[in-house]
Amino acid sequence: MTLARSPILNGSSIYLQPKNLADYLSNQQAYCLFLDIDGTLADFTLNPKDSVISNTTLTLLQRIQNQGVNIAIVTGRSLAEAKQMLFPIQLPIAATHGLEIALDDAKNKDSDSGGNNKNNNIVQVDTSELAAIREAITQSCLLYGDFTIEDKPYSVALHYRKNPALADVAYTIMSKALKNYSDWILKEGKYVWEIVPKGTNKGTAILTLLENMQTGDKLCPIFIGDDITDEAGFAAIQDGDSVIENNRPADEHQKLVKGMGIKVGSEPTCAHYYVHDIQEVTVLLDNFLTFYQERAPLSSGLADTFSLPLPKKMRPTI
Ligand SMILES: O=P(O)(O)OC[C@H]1O[C@H](O[C@H]2O[C@H](CO)[C@@H](O)[C@H](O)[C@H]2O)[C@H](O)[C@@H](O)[C@@H]1O
Repeated sequence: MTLARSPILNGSSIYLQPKNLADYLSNQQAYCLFLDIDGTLADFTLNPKDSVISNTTLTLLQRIQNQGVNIAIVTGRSLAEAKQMLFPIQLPIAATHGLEIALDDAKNKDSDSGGNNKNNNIVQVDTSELAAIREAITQSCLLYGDFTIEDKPYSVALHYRKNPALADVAYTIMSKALKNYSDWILKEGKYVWEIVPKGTNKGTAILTLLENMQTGDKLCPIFIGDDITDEAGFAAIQDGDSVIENNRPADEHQKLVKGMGIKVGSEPTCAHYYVHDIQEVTVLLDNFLTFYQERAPLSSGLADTFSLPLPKKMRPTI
């Protein structure tokens, strides 16, 4: 039997049967979860304002957190929107692609005295430049009815999901709006182009959050995401890429990688693993919860390296 592989991927991602996630985890290792929102925890909608994270998923996140597992959100959404979508759960959040970071209050030594999460803006944002960029985009969109402009406190996004044929027009409008502003870059997402300040991405965001989570045992990060912007996150936690080889015999190797990247969807990715859709993410999270519920508490000091074993049982292609 062989591990399932998608023929349309870059040849190295392994399909992870979501109900078998526990086979890839070690009882001797402490894990932490980094989760993207749109396309991972929330299904896509035409208007970003209509997106929700289901109660089932929110409950799962809460139950995983109750097991003592560190979970953080890494999203392109603004901090305010991410908090609203996660309510009533409170988690550390890296928002606007890593630009806004709200650390876990309990662990944040610099937390303000009001008991609120300390919010860090990682880079300086020139709000007058942002206003000018927004205005240029708004003017260029006047001729078109199918665009949605999403204003965020520190970025602006142009969505063309309502009419995918406008992809090139959207790119042209955004490139033009960006032309005179060297401190800003264009980020591509699913049916969206977004102008954001230079200087952060999901990879840097995850490493910042991870550093804040670390206490005793080394944590092995698992990052689940679906979009182009998530690739920087996968790369950041998968330093040991070259160690991973095709179809090794079970139990023969312990892959010494820093973490586990799981892509949602079958587009090209640098993530080592993938699942098909957000329904499978729910199953993954459920399986992760069961793994934590069933295993004995970690003895301190056992996990002094990051280690992700290959699954004990090889799974057939589905
Ligand atoms: O990093 P994420 O949490 O995945 O956020 C990325 C972007 O997600 C949102 O846009 C996407 O979802 C919308 C709602 O389903 C959809 O209409 C759009 O086509 C998608 O690109 C959000 O609106 C953006 O601000 C985020 O950057």
